[in-house]
Order: sequence, then structure tokens, then C-alpha cells
Amino acid sequence: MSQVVTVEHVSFAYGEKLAIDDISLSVEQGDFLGLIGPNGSGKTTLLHLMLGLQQPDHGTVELFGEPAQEFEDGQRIGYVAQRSTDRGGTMPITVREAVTMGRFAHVGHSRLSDEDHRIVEEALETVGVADLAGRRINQLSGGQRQRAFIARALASEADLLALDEPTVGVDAESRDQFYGLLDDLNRRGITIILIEHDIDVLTRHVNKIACINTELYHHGDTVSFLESDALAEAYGAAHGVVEHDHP
Ligand SMILES: Nc1ncnc2c1ncn2[C@@H]1O[C@H](COP(=O)(O)OP(=O)(O)OP(=O)(O)O)[C@@H](O)[C@H]1O
Repeated sequence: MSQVVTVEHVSFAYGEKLAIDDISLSVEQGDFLGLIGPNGSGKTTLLHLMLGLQQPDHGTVELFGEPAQEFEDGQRIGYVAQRSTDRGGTMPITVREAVTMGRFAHVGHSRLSDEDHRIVEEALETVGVADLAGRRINQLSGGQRQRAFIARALASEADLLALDEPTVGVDAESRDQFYGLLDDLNRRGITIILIEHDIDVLTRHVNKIACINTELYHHGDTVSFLESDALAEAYGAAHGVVEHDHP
């Protein structure tokens, strides 16, 4: 089984504040990995380190067998950043245009071929946004927009999807549909790393869990995670802030 991401003894601090402390883990091809931990426990930071978007202070990260900071094959990775359900930061382009941009990595600035257009249309169909293709991205609901982002990653033929709380602000039904779509993509062999706060939702979909709170508390299959004390330990640890449903 080939390794998609390999993290070895990685530490990272923002100034004096240690955010990631000596974490080692690997993501294998075909994994659907859930990243869980309290607020401020370092999930987004670890994801950025895994994708080569931030450089570790100590330790090494490899992406598809190459040092993450030197990794240039960007179209192999589809990254849906936190808060991308917000309308504000999104360019006023149509869904089809956004998904078509996913093909540019393959063809550079040359003209898209019929095959490229076919791949774009197939990606729109697969995630169920074909009927929204002419709509502007910033006029979609949060759930529709997330699916459009996934379509773009599919059009680029990404084999790793990384999603940071992709369904914040999305209603429960759309969220279930979205995670059903991720299950389908994972069954097709796409490796997925997902940050999601709702542990019930997370454990229904992923097959591996990394539970962190600055340090790694558990990395392994979902069943062994549920049988362990990792969650209580990570949420009880001093680093992060435990979430409450009510203030
Ligand atoms: N740019 C930054 N500068 C300084 N500190 C930061 C920065 N980004 C994050 N931090 C701090 O690093 C720690 C880890 O943050 P990170 O966003 O990785 O956590 P998280 O688990 O993703 O949080 P959440 O669940 O709230 O999104 C937090 O204490 C946070 O305040």
C-alpha cells in the first residue's frame, strides 16, 4: 500500500505557542482519515503541514513520496479550506468556469480539448451540480458550493482530497448528501483527509482517525479509536478548549 502523506516527528510553533508537538503519522492510498480534536488543538495547522502549505520547525513531511515543500504536482490534491462555505471570498465565476479551472493544471494555457470538456461535464454530473453549472459560485448555498469545489478537484483528477470542516453552515440533509458523495469518491480510490467536529458524523464515514491536541493521542482505525480513551484524554488535556453546545 503506497503512502500518500508521511509525517515524521513534526513540530510547529506560532512564535512561542507550540501548535504541533512531535507528531508522526501516515496516510495510505485509499484511506479516509478523520482528523479530530478540540478547538485550537492544531488540526488545521497539521493539515497545512501535511499539504506542504506550512513548513515544520522540526521533522519531515512527504507527499506522494516527495518532500512536501518541494511538491509541485498541485493538481493531485484538492483542498477545500475552512470557511469556504462563506460567500465573501469566492470569485464571481460560474460553477462550470470554476470546475474548468481544475483542468488548466493538465493543459497549461493551451486550449482545452473535447476530452477536457468531457471530464468537466462528468465531474459536474458526479457531484450533482450539472443543473447549477451556469450559476455563479457566490450565488450558491454553502452545500452547493462545497460540491462545486469537489467537482473542481475531480476535474483536476486529484487523488487526494483534503477538507477542513467542509459542512459548517450546511443543513443536516445536505451534509449527509455531501458525506455520501465523499464515501463514493473514497470507494473509487480517492484518498481523503477530513476535519469534522461532529464525532458521530465523522465516525460513520471515515475508516481511520487521528485524534490530536497539540500531541497525537490516537492514530488508527475507527473501531480501535472508539474503543480507546483517546477522545476523553485529548479533550481533557490542557492545550485546547473543550467545546460545549451551550455557552
Ligand atoms: N496564524 C496564527 N498565528 C498565531 N497562532 C495561531 C495561528 N493560527 C493558529 N494559531 C494557534 O495555533 C493553535 C492551533 O490552531 P489551529 O487552527 O491549527 O487549530 P484547530 O484545531 O484547527 O482549531 P479549530 O477547531 O478551532 O478550527 C491555536 O491555539 C491557534 O490559536
